[in-house]
Amino acid sequence: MSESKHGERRRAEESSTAGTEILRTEELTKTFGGIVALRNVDLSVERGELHAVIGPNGAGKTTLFNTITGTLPPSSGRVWFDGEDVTDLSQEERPHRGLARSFQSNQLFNDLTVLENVRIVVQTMRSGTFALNVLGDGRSKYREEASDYLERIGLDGQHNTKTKNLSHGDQRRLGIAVALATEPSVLLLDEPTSGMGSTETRETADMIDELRQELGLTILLIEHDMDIVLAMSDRITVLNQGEILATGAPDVIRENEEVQNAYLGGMREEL
Ligand SMILES: Nc1ncnc2c1ncn2[C@@H]1O[C@H](COP(=O)(O)OP(=O)(O)OP(=O)(O)O)[C@@H](O)[C@H]1O
Repeated sequence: MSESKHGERRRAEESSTAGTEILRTEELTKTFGGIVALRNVDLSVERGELHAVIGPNGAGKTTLFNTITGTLPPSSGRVWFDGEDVTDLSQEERPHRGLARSFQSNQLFNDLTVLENVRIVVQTMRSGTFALNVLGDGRSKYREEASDYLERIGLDGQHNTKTKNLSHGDQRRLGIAVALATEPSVLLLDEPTSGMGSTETRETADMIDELRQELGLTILLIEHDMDIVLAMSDRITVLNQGEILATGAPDVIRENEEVQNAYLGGMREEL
């Protein structure tokens, strides 16, 4: 399986600095009118770790992702990525720095094939800007690279399928492949297994684990399935009402009384 030079270099740098902080939020706050969705959130993500963000509905998980990726500006506070303050960078610029999130289905070209969706992003990233002629200019080197990403996420049999005809689960996987095509150092995954049955959930979790190991990725994950979170994570941050309640290894989080109290009912039992 081929890899771009850019990707090889980035990953070589990462393996030599594993364990150091790559992403940090500093007193990150986001309000919507009177609602405080995030309050002074200090999150620290280490290079190479799989760091899960959990919390009850409305805890602020998606808002945290949106402010880290630049989808929403924070009301106050900073976002640091790889030693640089990226708070004021646009969401289009952040993937060029190595910070990406999986694409949602409404961000994919639904009338184009699976391969073309990935190829367009490969080509756009390698050439610097998105140009309309990218749509019709599928040079083979870009198609080959796109094909590698599809193989990694198990969609290699679907190159010529129109995206709108993919199953829900395969669209989510394609969203991950498109994000991988930006060659991220840090990949944010917002509920990658939502809407999947138990077998597909397990397969997706295994695939994420493999990607992480093979590509040396750092992953920040929002996931409601507690079995997956406890099995996969190096560390877990628990958000509750916009604030960090605890951060720690799965065993520590499982035993934390405050965390258990925040998860009323079924979630409490799952923990
Ligand atoms: N665009 C918005 N406008 C107004 N309020 C918002 C907006 N986005 C989020 N909120 C509010 O901010 C709070 C945090 O929401 P957020 O979606 O970040 O939580 P979450 O932990 O991702 O929840 P869930 O698990 O249900 O997806 C909630 O009270 C939500 O209603």
